[in-house]
Amino acid sequence: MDVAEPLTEAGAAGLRAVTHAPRSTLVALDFDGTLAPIIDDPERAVVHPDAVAALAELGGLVGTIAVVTGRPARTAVRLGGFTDHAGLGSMVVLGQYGVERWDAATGAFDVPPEPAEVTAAGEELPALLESLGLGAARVEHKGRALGVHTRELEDPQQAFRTLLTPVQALADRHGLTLEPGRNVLEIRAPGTDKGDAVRRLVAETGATQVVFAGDDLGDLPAFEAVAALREDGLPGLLVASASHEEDALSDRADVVVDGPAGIAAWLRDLSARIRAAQAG
Ligand SMILES: O=P(O)(O)OC[C@H]1O[C@H](O[C@H]2O[C@H](CO)[C@@H](O)[C@H](O)[C@H]2O)[C@H](O)[C@@H](O)[C@@H]1O
Repeated sequence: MDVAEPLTEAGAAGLRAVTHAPRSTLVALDFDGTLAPIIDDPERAVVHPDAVAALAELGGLVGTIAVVTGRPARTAVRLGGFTDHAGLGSMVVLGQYGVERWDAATGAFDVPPEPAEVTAAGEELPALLESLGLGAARVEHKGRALGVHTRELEDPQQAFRTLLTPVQALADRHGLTLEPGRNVLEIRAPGTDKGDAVRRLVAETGATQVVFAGDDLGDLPAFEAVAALREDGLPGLLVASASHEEDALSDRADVVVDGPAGIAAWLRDLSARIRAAQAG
């Protein structure tokens, strides 16, 4: 597979900074659609096998590998298979848009309790779905959030459109945020997004350059955060995992690759470039 060169000068500068100083680089990635191929059943969406190996190789070269996801941290770690990889010994997983955390170094999870508003919205959700003739929609209970999935319904796009206004109203009634994604409407507790999560990681790790890879609308705040950091002088590189379902990130990305397989190839290429720079 050919590996894409950065399309922008800012991206090329970001890549040069990464290869020049890998040990002070933060590489942060989204989970679903970026590391894990999109499938019907969210419970079975495991990371692309090439991507785990590529992450582990890169983890031995850069300062920090982080996954920043809408998934609960425990789910991402389980589906990701991130334990037991030598190169991922200092990996961080930030779940639920940055509220939850897992550190590979300690194996510890930090998971705040489920907000009462999410519990209350979850109790109303089945009756709402039934009233719309969409009782068959899959509901993912994530603790701080509820995902209403339409992918497995007969007409996923139509069901998504039907749900949008009533689910937004449900979220509003409970002071929650609606986060639309790929055939999913997520009702979640407000207060943080992936942009906040990336900025926190940069500050915490002292990264002198940052890479972020994503595929969906929930990744836009992280793209915006990296763009803002670049304006402040911190080099960055934005990678879009493109799909026929969502292309909101492609126009803003420095590198566009074809789904999780493309991400895996790009991560391997990044490791090769770092090794080449180290060799002289
Ligand atoms: O932030 P992410 O890691 O991208 O998580 C976003 C949502 O991803 C999951 O849903 C998506 O992937 C499923 C499995 O491939 C797919 O069936 C679904 O249609 C996609 O929207 C996850 O289930 C959600 O909880 C995440 O918020």
